[in-house]
Amino acid sequence: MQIKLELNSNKPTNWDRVKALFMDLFLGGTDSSAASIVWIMTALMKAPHIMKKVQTEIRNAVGNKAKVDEDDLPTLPYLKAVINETFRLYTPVPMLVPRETTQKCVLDGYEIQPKTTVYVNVWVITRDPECWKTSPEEFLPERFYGSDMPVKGKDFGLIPFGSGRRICPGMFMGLANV
Ligand code: HEM
Repeated sequence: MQIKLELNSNKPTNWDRVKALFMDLFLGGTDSSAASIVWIMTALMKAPHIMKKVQTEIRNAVGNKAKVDEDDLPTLPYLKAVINETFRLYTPVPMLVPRETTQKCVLDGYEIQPKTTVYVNVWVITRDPECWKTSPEEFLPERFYGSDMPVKGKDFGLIPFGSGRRICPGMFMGLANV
């Protein structure tokens, strides 16, 4: 680990940096996945008819097997729609990681000076009626059923893992966990 860090950086590595990295991974990797799962269960408990649909889909796909394997996931499009809809309505990291501008820029008519801290309010974006035309405040997994809208930072309407150079490095692990 230390060798890898030193090779990739011109700064000398020390234990503080290694500890900070592990803390980053630990905090980033536990709370966000846990929060996503809690919100999925909360949304399903509030909508028993949707819970029933997911249970039926899983039961039909996996039969009497005791647990769902990763290989079963492609056969569970409704479950995927439920996960995406939860990422939309109850986005786990609502303000992303703050950014600092490196140069002056104009955004939607607003002039932003260099070295300004900028927050991306994902919570508002994912409830914006201009982007989400059908009842944006409602939990409706059907809006994602059969849709190939990506959650991986390519469509700015839905960015539960952020986007760009600072996108969540644990995205695939997070998706697999959830
Ligand atoms: C469902 C699960 C997860 C969600 C929703 C999530 C979401 C996010 C978001 C929104 C960011 C900020 C990205 C940005 O500002 O553009 C982030 C950053 C980060 N995530 Fe995740 N994450 C998840 C799982 C994980 C896992 C499993 C790990 C590691 C094992 C992880 C490690 C990190 C780290 C280290 C950062 C900081 C990256 C940086 O500052 O450049 N995340 N995550």
